[in-house]
Amino acid sequence: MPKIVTSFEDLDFLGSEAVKKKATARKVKATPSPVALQIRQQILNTDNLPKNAKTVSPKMMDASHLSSRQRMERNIHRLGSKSPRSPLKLSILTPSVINQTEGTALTPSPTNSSTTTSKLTPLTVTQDTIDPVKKSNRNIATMSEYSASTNKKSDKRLSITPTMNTTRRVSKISPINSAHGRTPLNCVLDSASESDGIATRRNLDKRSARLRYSREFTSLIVDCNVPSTPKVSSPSCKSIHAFVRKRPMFSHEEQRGDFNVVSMGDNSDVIVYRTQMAADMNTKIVQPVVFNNWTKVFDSDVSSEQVYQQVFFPLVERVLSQQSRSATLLMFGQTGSGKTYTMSACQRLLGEQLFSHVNTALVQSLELAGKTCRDLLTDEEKVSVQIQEQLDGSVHYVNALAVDVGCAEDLAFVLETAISRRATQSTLQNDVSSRSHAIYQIRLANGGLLTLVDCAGTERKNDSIYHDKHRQAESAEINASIYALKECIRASQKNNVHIPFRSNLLTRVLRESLVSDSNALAIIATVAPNATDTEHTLETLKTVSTLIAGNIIEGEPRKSVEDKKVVKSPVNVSDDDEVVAKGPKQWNRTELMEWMARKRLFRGVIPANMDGRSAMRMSKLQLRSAFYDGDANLNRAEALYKSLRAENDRVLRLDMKRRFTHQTATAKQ
Ligand SMILES: Nc1ncnc2c1ncn2[C@@H]1O[C@H](COP(=O)(O)OP(=O)(O)OP(=O)(O)O)[C@@H](O)[C@H]1O
Repeated sequence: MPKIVTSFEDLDFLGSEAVKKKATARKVKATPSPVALQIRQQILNTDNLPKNAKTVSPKMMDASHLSSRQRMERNIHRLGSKSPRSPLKLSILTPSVINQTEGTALTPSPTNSSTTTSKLTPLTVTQDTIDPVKKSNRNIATMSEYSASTNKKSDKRLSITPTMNTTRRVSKISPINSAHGRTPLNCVLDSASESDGIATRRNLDKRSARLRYSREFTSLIVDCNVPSTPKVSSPSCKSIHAFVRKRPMFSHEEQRGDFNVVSMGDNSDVIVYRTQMAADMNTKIVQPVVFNNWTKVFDSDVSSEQVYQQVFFPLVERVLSQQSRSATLLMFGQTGSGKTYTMSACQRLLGEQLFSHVNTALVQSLELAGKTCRDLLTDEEKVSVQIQEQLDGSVHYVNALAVDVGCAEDLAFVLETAISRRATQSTLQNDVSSRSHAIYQIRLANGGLLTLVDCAGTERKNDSIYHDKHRQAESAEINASIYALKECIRASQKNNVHIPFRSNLLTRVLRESLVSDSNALAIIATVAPNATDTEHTLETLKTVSTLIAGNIIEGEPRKSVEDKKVVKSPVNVSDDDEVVAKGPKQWNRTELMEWMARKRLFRGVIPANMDGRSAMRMSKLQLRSAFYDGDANLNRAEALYKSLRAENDRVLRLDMKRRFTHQTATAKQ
């Protein structure tokens, strides 16, 4: 809360409170600071000041609502840009304005949650058709019961949207977690030095370097030799069908300079171009990494319908014709790579396929977050679902609702409701990232089981360093469950006697789908195309590759050569020295006058004995009396004082750079 000034006496807090305190401690008379005096002067000169006007320092207003990290970033900006602090301006704010300003800063942006309404047909399901499913003693709701309760609750949800939004679909746009709000430290410092006309070599992190040298990297990618890989058929992955889907590049990614590093090769290979800087922070390196043995790969222009047709359609057909007892579709990939996007489309298309063959199905949906399992088909948040493994290998969910659906629209409605209840969070990669695993199970009257798993987005350690403790623990849980899933799939593929299903909630729930001999499992690895996500993409593909015993072949790295030429070319140090290595301290009187006129700092004749060195030695007050006739305003003298030092620093940095280049060139020769 910014402090509000109501009288001139209160003005002391703006500048002289600290001085006063210090002075009292030392028992000397306190004098108001120049800033406070300046503001008092401005107020006295203000004609239109309303009687009870509240005044507040904009500096304090600006900083009051910022978090410590935001303040730090702001200071880094100031430091990096080397710009003088903007002079303190007086603003007159009424309390309502102050409240409004605070409100804007603190109010979270509204979420874009959409609410689905659907016209539902009451279902006519005969007892016989669902009997085999009902045998397992579940809480079964007919579709009309469910839709009635959900509609009532959705209406309620609509009317209390703000509460639901803040508790369930959290999409805070915090500058720390938002990819667009956060500015990498190295970038700031680097661009600052460039604005001074100096291209200094600094340690850039991988992502910043990729954005900065995107053009160089892209041309290297074009010239890269990709190793050819023969298609291998792996006998070990008997029933896993692995696919890769690449999402398109977003316009905001292109705008920030990101570029495509994922391409789909012949033989259903995926090529990821790993781009990095060499240790000298100058040479650019591109290395192609090829992943093979995929069932099929989908480029960014392939539609979700085509993906469904080639991935899940044949598996569902097998279950419908009872060739397989169960079919599982697992979406796996980094956060923001398109898992939920693909899953939603698959769910929609599944209904159409399913209900052209059957009349009824039982739907259950669970959310696994950490160590808790929640039913996504009910609104009751606190009821946790117990998982019970039956002797016959099936899994029973205590406290979970099963909804009996009879047409594609109903299935879509139930699944959409479940998706909308899933907990989401704003992460660095995705503004509405799913922080839980969502499981959708559809049991058919013929005993078949269809399972769709939308895994929580994986995050690498670097992405989560800005999360709070809770979010870091959440990310660790997600990674642990994915590891457990991987281990179980691997063990079941090898026909191991012991499969560690009990190690994690996710594997306990999926036990029935994974253990079944006639289960067909399809995994879609979703990847983002952009260079800044290269490590995520490699990690996703490696993880799935180990399950299908795919090969990972690293190609020859290709290095940039143009920068080496620059280093090898002879540098004429002495010539350049003459031109630029002359700072203010070496200027004679004429040079000082010319520079000041060019910078519009002073036009006129300066004292006869004045040169650059003597000007550099002068304080602001001395400069004021020497150049500006003791002008009451110190601003011009201050500007001259700072400009002289900035010029001196600039020349010093240029000089250092020249020496470094010269030394490197001499060493190479
Ligand atoms: N193939 C695609 N075509 C067009 N847009 C896509 C595609 N894949 C993903 N998107 C868009 O990318 C954004 C992120 O996708 P989505 O929410 O599905 O990611 P996710 O992998 O589920 O993330 P998380 O794991 O964090 O939930 C969405 O806005 C989605 O519309």
